[in-house]
Amino acid sequence: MQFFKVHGLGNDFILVDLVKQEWPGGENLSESARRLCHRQFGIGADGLVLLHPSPRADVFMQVINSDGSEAEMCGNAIRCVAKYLYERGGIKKEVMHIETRAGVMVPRLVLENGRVAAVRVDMGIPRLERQDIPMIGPPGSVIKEPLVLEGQTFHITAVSMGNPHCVLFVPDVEQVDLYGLGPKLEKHPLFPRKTNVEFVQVLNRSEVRVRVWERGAGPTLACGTGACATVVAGVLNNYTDREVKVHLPGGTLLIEWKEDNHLYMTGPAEEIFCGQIPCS
Ligand SMILES: N[C@@H](CCC[C@H](N)C(=O)O)C(=O)O
Repeated sequence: MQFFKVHGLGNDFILVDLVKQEWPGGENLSESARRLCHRQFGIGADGLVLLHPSPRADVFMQVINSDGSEAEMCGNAIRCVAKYLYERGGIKKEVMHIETRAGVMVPRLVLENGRVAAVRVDMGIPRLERQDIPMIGPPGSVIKEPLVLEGQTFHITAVSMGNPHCVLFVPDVEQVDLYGLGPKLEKHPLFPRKTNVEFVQVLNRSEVRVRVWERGAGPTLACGTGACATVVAGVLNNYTDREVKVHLPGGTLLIEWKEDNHLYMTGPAEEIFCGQIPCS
């Protein structure tokens, strides 16, 4: 089975095109994702991305985290998929439609001399109702809400970009105990489907620095849906404007929350190598 190793700002994926080839039987997808994404015993990646035929879009993108859980959406992966479809998948369109578990997203390629220099994705609209995150509690949105963890009070803003995000503003992201707090917030009982966690330092109204603990993958170098959720939370808390450069450990994404309520994410996508997975 052929695969491509791809990344968006260091958030890396194993991409398998199941429009062109069949997934071998036997092991279930969750087990395969855990095995293939393992950093020592596998190819190594934050997630497995499978492309399937779609009746309503150019392709259906399925995202499985490195722990085997399935995610509704992935911002960095969708840019990589758009680049792959244009360069290798035979879809020579500047604007594509990619179906995800969170709905159909619309990437637009930024082409320079026929090559994909960047991808700008219409990431759809954020959802803020607590039940849509999903998060336990009374109806309404969750903006700067106190959350007590091991005797310490944090203030969280919850945003769904199809997948759940818990955003916390901090004075200095470098001082955050990411490995201690990240997994505890990810699995906090308030979030029945767990959550991605973003620690955000506001540099000014148009620039923020973010460290991410991803649901099902742990610390990653970047998170596209997380960058979108960060800007929504920044606007709702009146810390940022609607157009923000989000600096992540792996690089920078430009996020725009437009008046039509849609979020647009612009960033790079890279192919690292391709290879064969033996089908045994
Ligand atoms: N890195 C991604 C998000 C991947 C899914 C996430 N771990 C989840 O379970 O929701 C991104 O770039 O958006």
